[in-house]
Amino acid sequence: MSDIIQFGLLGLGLGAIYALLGQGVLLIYRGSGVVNIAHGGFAMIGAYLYLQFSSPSSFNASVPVTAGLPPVLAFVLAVVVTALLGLAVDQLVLRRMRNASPLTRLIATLIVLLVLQAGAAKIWGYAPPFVKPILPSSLLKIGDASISESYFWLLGIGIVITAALMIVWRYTRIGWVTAAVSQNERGAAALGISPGFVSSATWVAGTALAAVAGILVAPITQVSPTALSLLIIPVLAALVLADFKSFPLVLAASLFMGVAQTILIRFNADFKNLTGIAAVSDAFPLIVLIVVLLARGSSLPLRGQAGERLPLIGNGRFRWGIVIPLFVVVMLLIFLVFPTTWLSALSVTFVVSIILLSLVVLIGYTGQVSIAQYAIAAVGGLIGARLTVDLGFTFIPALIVGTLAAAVIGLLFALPALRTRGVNLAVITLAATWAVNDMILTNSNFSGTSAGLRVGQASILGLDISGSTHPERYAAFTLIVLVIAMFVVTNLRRGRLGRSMIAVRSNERAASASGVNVSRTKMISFTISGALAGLGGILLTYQFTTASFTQYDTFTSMLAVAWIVIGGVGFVVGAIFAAVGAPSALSSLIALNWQGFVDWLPLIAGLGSLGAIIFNPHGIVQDLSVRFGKLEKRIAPKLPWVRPVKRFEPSTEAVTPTRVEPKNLTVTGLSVRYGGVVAVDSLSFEVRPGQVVGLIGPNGAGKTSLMDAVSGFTPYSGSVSLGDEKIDGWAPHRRAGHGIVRSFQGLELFPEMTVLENLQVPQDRKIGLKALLELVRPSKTVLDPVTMAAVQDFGLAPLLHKTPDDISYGERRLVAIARAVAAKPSVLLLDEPVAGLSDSESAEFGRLVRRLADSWGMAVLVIEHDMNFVMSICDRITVIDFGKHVCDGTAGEVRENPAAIAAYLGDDAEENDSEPTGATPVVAGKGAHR
Ligand SMILES: Nc1ncnc2c1ncn2[C@@H]1O[C@H](COP(=O)(O)OP(=O)(O)OP(=O)(O)O)[C@@H](O)[C@H]1O
Repeated sequence: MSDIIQFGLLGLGLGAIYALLGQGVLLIYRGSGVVNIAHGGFAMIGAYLYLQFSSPSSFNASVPVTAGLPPVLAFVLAVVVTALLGLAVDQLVLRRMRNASPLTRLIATLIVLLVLQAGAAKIWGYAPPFVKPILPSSLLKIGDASISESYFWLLGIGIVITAALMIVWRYTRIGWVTAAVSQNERGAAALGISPGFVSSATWVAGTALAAVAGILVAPITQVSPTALSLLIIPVLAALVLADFKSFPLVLAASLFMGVAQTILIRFNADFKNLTGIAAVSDAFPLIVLIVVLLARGSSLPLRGQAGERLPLIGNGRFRWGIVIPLFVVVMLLIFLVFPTTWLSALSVTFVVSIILLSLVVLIGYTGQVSIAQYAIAAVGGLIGARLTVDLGFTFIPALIVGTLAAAVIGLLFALPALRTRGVNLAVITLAATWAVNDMILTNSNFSGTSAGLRVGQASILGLDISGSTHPERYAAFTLIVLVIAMFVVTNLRRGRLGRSMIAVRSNERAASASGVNVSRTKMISFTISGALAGLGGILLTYQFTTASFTQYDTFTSMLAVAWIVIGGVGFVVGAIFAAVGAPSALSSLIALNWQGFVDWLPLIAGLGSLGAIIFNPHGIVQDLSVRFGKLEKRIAPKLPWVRPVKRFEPSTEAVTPTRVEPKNLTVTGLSVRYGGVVAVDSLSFEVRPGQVVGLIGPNGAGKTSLMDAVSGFTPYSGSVSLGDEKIDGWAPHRRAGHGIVRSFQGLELFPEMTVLENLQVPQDRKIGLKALLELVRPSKTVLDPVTMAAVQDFGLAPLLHKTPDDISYGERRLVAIARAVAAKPSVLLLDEPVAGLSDSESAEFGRLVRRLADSWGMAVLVIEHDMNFVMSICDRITVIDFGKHVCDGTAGEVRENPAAIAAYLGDDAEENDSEPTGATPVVAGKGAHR
């Protein structure tokens, strides 16, 4: 028992360290919106600087700065220099990336961490120096337990700093100003507050706090370039537990994390004896993150959360005309020219490219940021190796089983992604990588002694292809596998699976409304990506006769994400560019030829990566592909073996709109509540096939909430039926599949896809065997008759190969409706379809909506503030206010209704009477089943 008390007390000290770091991360997050993964790196720099300034000059004679200063002066100087470094990172890196996606900014901090580590290693080396305790550290006896006084000092300092931050936050101008910026940057800017200044101030204060933490904990944790960096994982778990909300909550959550983790450390050895799994305490942050984020998360983002832009993606064309000649040339070089060292580096480059292709699928295509792909690759490799060592599997069976096992592990990683996304998902996968590394990969029970596992020589049908004996054969084999993997990933991009993935990445709500099963799509993406990572992991494992699993540490996993983002995470070729920088890959050849350069390499690579991500957040390949595209246009026609790309051209023969399956929409006693707000209060109505019903009411009346409920985006009470079927509890994509489809106020087109691809998404929603076959044999583009009729009816043929950014606002509105129509809805829900259009455009739009009801037989429910539009096209109109039914009737009846006039129409009704606009009034009830 006394040892548990002792571990618990030690945990308070560890928790205080987490709190000191966590408060800095929270400050920076509030002031700049950036989750600073590099925070532990700043703590490390602070500790080194303190040692540099305070220790005798023997500490590091190569650094020409004052040494041997009094401790207090050294402390202040170290904190100030670290804070200036923080300011520089804000000014030179993050300020320039204001418009980049949060993911790209997160990765920028990752690269900053790598630069700080590389810089520290260059200046101070890797050997941890002796650090004299700063805080009093005599042993105190508490009951049977004895514990160093320094832990209580740390706790006290943690509490004092938290209290100070709270006071500044609540009672000073700088606190209010930061709070204002953190809640609404634009609003704060409009009030004359400079978000740039606030961001810099919080970076200075946050990194100063990191330095304080680093200096205080250095005697406990040791100092080395990598020592403090990974503390960010439990710190982020504490911040997530505290919901990034307040300084006292962060303190409480940090203390909880520290105590729980330290008590778990007490049981590490027992657990290892029992299960073989080591360092179970390192899984604690992961468990906290999973439990908290899954409990809090939602399967679809809320209104207003969607729509963040990620790095650009390529068009997925596999250029045979380039790949085949290049393949032949590289094969000739492999067998005839390259020396062994080159061949080995080449094999690693090809294999790492395959692992990085898994990130192209996951981050590039699907927008799911996973830092765990290297860990999955390693586990795949380890499974293959154990199959060989324990069960005598030869290379190819081990390759197949290991790849499948990694696919399953990939699928497991999809589970958190079903309920959380973005930076949160990145943090979960980071914690998972750390846990997998400490518990399994570096655990000799599984991965063998330091000598590694002996897997023997890789061979295919008796032909020895081992990298140890025949490096040229192994390089050729890995090249063939890489080309196949690239072919599959490009096909994926162009096929229906890829379109669903890109739809999910670009806007989960809109994807779901188009009938895409978001959860299933994510699971498929994680599975394919796991398989690719596992395939790469096994190829690395079997390159030589002995495999070691130490090279997959958490930093390499982070680095892999950084490389691919710099290479171009949306591009298949980006994976190859990125792989060149991996350890033992082609860049390592530099080490052989320029020894003097090697020490500088990590730092130069880190700074180069920072430059690359600042100046092109879409990756090096994006820029190259634009240039290459222009060159290709000029040269390709002159090359006899390059066939011109055939673009899809829609049929010019008139397609008559097929009438959709007629189904009534019946809403009964529907209510929507957000906490205490009743947005929709027991509404009932019906929309029949061929009928256009308008839903009007003042701002905040509950119209969009009603549409969210009917389309499955918001929980509600009451009931919704489609035809004879009750659809309550159905997810949006299932409702869409059964014929109830909506458009959005903000259009929510998929910007990375062409208009054609946008229209294909709803018709792709059935993903079966055909979708998998497309991975090896892409199918031709076809538009089903309904989509084709929409293209003709809406005049979209000239726009099909343009992206939404390249067409006018009015055209985008047409595409949004056409995309909804392409899902063949029996019931179409339109949310403010003519907002922002001119009178003549909305009149034209009105005629089109009317055609959808009259000629296509759809039941249309339309929300709109433009009364000319509503009055001219609707068969019936329902007026609501404060979520309650006010009245309903035909346009004429509603116009005259005093309750409608009082609630919403006001003078507009009279204006509408006296001043008809360009809209062509359609006889209400035409074609309606009333
Ligand atoms: N996610 C939410 N959480 C809390 N309250 C919400 C949420 N979404 C909407 N509300 C509130 O519910 C009420 C109805 O909002 P809703 O957006 O449905 O109205 P609306 O009629 O569509 O308005 P508008 O015409 O401006 O689009 C408003 O008071 C709004 O503030």
